[in-house]
Amino acid sequence: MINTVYRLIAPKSIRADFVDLNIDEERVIIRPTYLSICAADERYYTGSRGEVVMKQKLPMALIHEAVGEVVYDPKGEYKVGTQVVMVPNTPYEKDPVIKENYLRSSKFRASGFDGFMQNVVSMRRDLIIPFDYDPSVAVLLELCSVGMNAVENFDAHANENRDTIGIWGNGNVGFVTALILRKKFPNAKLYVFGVQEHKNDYFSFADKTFLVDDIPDDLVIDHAFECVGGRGSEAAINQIIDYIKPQGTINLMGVSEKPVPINTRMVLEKGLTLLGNSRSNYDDFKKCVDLMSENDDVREYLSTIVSEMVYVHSIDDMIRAFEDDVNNDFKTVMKWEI
Ligand SMILES: NC(=O)C1=CN([C@@H]2O[C@H](COP(=O)(O)OP(=O)(O)OC[C@H]3O[C@@H](n4cnc5c(N)ncnc54)[C@H](OP(=O)(O)O)[C@@H]3O)[C@@H](O)[C@H]2O)C=CC1
Ligand SMILES: O=C(CO)[C@H](O)[C@H](O)COP(=O)(O)O
Ligand SMILES: [Zn+2]
Repeated sequence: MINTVYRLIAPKSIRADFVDLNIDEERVIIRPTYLSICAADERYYTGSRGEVVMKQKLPMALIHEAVGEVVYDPKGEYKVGTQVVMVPNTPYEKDPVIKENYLRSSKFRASGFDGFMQNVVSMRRDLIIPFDYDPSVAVLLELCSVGMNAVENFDAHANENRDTIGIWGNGNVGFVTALILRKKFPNAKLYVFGVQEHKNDYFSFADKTFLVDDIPDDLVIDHAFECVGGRGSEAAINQIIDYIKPQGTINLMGVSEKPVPINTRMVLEKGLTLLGNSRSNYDDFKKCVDLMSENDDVREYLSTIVSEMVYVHSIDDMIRAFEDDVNNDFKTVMKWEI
């Protein structure tokens, strides 16, 4: 069977490629229904990864956040039409200690190989999870899963002072991370720090929000999550170092193209722990599938961060989604009707 894969071939340029579809007993064929754009996709789309990386990775189909419907299961385990979320991290070995999303042998969709911008996707059976709620919200499961990966890492490493947790970055990653913290640590005070007031207003479940240039001098936090990335990382991490209590953890989530200069003198003096967090595995997805299933309010809150839904019938529609996304406060979702 021939499949159509929509690949980025150069910044802002997408081409339809016709390729053979991989079909065997261990794979299930999924038709994507909703796809959402991540900052990582936007960096490839705009070419901000730089020429060397672009040359290494392109042509490549973007998008690692997607849900879809089963169109063919050679084993008959899944009925046609079953709604599933697709896990983009693709492991090739098991390690007794290291999580799949950190194994150097794992491949990640829309970073190491084709993402979900395809007519149908041939998915390994062990990388799909069924769900039964609104797919236009379920499309945020990957975003939720990276928050889950980070919050569980925090839980495993942070000291027992957990009264006050600061979240720097009032965008998508900050939102889902704060929401998961709310559910897992209902008694902790959650403080969100951002640059624009109107984005802080979305965090109605947090205890307080602050603008980064108006933080009270006497404020202290036990632990912090950095959900900023890019050029804002430096200011955010150094501000966290100023406000965090000794021996707290700084949970890093933002991706930066350039090395970030940080105040290591105070990291040493305060005995801080910096924890790196990237991507997620099957278990993180499963926990989020269940979290959304069991908590109507989680789905309700997540629905508020879909800034725009673009109906996609052509490559021009895809381009419009990526162009609009740059100016959207939160997520841009594509309803995949091509
Ligand atoms: N670790 C992982 O697995 C993942 C990492 N990421 C990365 O996380 C980062 C954030 O992604 P996402 O949330 O989608 O991006 P957003 O742009 O939605 O969020 C970043 C937010 O940080 C705000 N901000 C900017 N400077 C500061 C500052 N100094 N202090 C506090 N807040 C600040 C921005 O405000 P404003 O909009 O007003 O500029 C924005 O609201 C990106 O680098 C992304 O690639 C994404 C997914 C997974
Ligand atoms: O968004 C992410 C996970 O959801 C990661 O930030 C993304 O995987 C980084 O990929 P790349 O190295 O290709 O920028
Ligand atoms: Zn992402």
